[in-house]
Amino acid sequence: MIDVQEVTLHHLDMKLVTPFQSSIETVSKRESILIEVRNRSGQIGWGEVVAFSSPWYTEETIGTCHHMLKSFLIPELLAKPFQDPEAFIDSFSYIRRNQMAKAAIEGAVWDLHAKLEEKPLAAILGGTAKQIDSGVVIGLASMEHMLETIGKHVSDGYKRIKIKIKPGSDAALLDEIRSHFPDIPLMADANSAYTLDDISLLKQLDEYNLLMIEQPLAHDDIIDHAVLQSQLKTPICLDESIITLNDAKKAIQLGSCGVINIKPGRVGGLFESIKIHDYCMQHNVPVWVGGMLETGVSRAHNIALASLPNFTIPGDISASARYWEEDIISPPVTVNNGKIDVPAGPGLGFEVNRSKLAKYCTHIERFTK
Ligand SMILES: O=C(O)CCC(=O)c1ccccc1C(=O)O
Ligand SMILES: [Mg+2]
Repeated sequence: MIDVQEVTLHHLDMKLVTPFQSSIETVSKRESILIEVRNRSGQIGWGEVVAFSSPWYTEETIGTCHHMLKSFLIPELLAKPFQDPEAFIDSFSYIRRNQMAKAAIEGAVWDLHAKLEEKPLAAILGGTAKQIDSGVVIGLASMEHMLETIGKHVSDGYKRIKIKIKPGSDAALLDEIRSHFPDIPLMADANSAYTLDDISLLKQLDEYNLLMIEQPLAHDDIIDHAVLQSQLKTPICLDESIITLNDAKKAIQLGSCGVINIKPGRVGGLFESIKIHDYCMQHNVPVWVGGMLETGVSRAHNIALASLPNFTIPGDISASARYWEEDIISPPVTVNNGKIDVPAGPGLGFEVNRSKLAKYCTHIERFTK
């Protein structure tokens, strides 16, 4: 029984170890909100708002999530006890979209639920893997910096390298990377930087033996992606375009992609993530877990999710040290020989370190029954 008595919002302001540049935005300062839910007997669950400060990736922001949590989602959670996380999800199913706000509070409820069941979150979600493969992302940078960073990550053991691309920083860059690293598992993410007018350029990218090309076209498109996929050998992976299970169904039926990147924040939570995972598995579409430059709390949720069987491609779940001088969880996430251990303890299997949390916390808000 989920009977939450108190919800605490911890507003954080952290700094990435290196600024992260995509085709649209450079992120260096990372605001987030950690959600702590507590039941009558003092058991705790943690969730994280992964929206950014501005609406460049999806339409949500830290501010819109805060509004949704305060005005709708937290009151819903405090209103009555729920049999399980699904019952809580049903209670706010009337709310349209706002996926990252929903995912954040749902994540906290899943952690609490797993702790009450005394099981690892991974097992509660249906995960079986004891370890997951780790991939890493390199933001847009000079050729020199990219080559050096790729070399470092390959020797660190990362199982897959993803680079960001945009018009003017694509084919020539990949050509140079392939001349130094002919065989590494490599892919490119455009964050919607192209249109069908660029089709001849995009077809050129077939030459570089990429695992996939992520979200080349508009963030809200699946039609043009189907046209592009029919002319490309390289599988397209959809990220921004997939917000719900229904989107995944339509994209697969249309042939818009061969792979889907699942981020719990983008699709409205772990429950919807599992539904997309299951549907993709039935349709032989491999999936992987994406990243949001998040703290250890959301990373821990992602690790649990990635232990499900159709996560056959290394995702964007890298070591804590890749993002933060110090993460706010103990122990931090570490990668050994390109693998991350799925924790065996109850719930997330990582503790939130209160003294580190206090260092990055700008303010706290508390809501009680
Ligand atoms: O390492 C990570 O956390 C993910 C890096 C990444 O590619 C990304 C980071 C922020 C927003 C969107 C994306 C993306 O997958 O498009
Ligand atoms: Mg992406």
